[in-house]
Amino acid sequence: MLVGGSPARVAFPRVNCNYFSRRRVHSASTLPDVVHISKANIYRFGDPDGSRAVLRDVNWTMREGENWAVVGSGAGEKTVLLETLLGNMRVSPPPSGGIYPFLSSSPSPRPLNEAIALVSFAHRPRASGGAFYDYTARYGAVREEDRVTLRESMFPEESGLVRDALKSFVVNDKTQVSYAQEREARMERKVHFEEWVRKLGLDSLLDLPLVALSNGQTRRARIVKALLDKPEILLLDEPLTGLDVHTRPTLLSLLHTLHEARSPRIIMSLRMQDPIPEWVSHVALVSNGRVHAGEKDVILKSLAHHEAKTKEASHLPRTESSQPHGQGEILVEMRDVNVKYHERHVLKNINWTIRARDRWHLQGANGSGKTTILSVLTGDHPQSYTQRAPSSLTLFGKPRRAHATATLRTRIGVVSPELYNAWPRARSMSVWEAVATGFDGGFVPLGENALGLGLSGTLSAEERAWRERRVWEVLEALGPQRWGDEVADTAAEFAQRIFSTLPAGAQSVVLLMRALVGRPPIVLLDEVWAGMDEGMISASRAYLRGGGVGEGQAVVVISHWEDEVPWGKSEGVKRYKLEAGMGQEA
Ligand SMILES: Nc1ncnc2c1ncn2[C@@H]1O[C@H](COP(=O)(O)OP(=O)(O)OP(=O)(O)O)[C@@H](O)[C@H]1O
Repeated sequence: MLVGGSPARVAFPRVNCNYFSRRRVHSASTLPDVVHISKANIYRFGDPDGSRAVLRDVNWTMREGENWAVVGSGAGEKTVLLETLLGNMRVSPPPSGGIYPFLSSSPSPRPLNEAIALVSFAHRPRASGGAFYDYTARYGAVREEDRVTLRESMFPEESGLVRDALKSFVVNDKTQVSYAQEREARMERKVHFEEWVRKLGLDSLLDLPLVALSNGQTRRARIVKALLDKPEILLLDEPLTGLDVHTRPTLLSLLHTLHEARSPRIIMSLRMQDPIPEWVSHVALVSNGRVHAGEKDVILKSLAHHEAKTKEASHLPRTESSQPHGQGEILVEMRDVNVKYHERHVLKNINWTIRARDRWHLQGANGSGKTTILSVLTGDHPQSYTQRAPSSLTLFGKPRRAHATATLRTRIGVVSPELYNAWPRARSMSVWEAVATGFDGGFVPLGENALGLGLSGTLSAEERAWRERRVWEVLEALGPQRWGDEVADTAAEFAQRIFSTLPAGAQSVVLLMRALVGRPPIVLLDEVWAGMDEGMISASRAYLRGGGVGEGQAVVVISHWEDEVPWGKSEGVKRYKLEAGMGQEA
């Protein structure tokens, strides 16, 4: 589970380099602790139930020179610990020297919000309130407000606006000195910037608009941006999520190098299923409201029992209904499909046929075109309409332009980071309503009991009864009582919860329910497990394998981890691999 296992899970080598070599490196024993929390409970600020601790009896000391990872199965609990380190939670009793003893002994202490930075790789909702953020805008012409390039976003002070503001400066000796210092600091930033973007494979993307970057590219860019601000501690929440196999060791090696030079110190959180890099010496394991902190080997030993349980859950017996056999009808046929943005040729002559009953694992490095190919398949991409002979795109037996997008949404169930982030988080939308939008593929509850209106605008009594039954089925099969919690909502209680108030993992499960509820002919599962904890993942895997997708449905799973695909090769999973815009069955 934690180290080794699949071929992708490797131990990462130790590397030594001297970033920011001007910093003095003291002997660890003479330095104050980096983090110190002693016998404290952690509470949310403003929680109406102020007596309820989110984490209890936390005892955690991180000494200078130690390399820590925060590990846990629930995205929520790990994030609580990182939020505590950011100063966003109440620590009771507060540590006498502050959470960061090393900061208070610094000759020029910086405010906490400058000294500590967090980059979260977990999902990031972009929709505000009830509005739906249109993620498909990225595929069309880039809007004026989205034109900021990756380079400009890194150095906003060099944009025209800031330069003009500088003209009004009254120049005196003091400002000349600070201007020289500023220039030196800026040059130093540039040197590091160039090195980091090269190492993380971002150098060829610097002049692209930010919105054009893929998920993995965006995540790497956010780390570079955070490093440029030179925090004392950089907290990384799930940095391996969504990163391709080749980038993971490079990123981890860079983080190790920076941490060794304390510039900045790195504390990262990892999911249970992520490999723990070899150079991590200590682990804070967050589980069931407790933090078990100590040397890596000791903590990992205590996890052995837990690991056995996880393996058991993820190696569920095959069921007849999960094994596709025979060739189904053709649902999607791509012949020499191309997607281009000016001179950037993102998909090149793609040939791919998806049939009913198929189970596909779509693979490819960050930026290889996976999201783009899916947006062509769902008809969201404007270039899905413009394939001209010899190129063609046929969906459900007809050319793309013969389908209304609304019809395609009823026939393709989607889970993706884009959808998660764009999902409208209206205060009033219940879990039931969110799930039921899946029948018509919309984003707003419609019709009696929110069961939708169907394509004709009304539902027959029979259709309504089937829809109602299906909502209950997915709520029962994927709901909290299947997640292994001792005290969990029943399906009926969960149905009434307000979607926007659920923790991230539970929201992901609800969006999975939404994708499956209408039993669409095609199901697309892009980073489906993101944010879910182990109980949720095993419930979802069990459901998918045990009839949650029927024989006639086709499924495409997009993941950088082979073992995240719910089916194995022996169960007929095929691989379609994208490489530099070209695709082939692997
Ligand atoms: N509007 C655009 N203009 C130029 N290039 C674009 C545009 N939109 C996307 N791209 C480029 O298309 C490529 C494919 O992006 P896509 O999001 O499909 O990758 P991906 O395989 O899904 O990556 P990830 O694993 O990181 O999610 C990327 O290199 C991206 O920079």
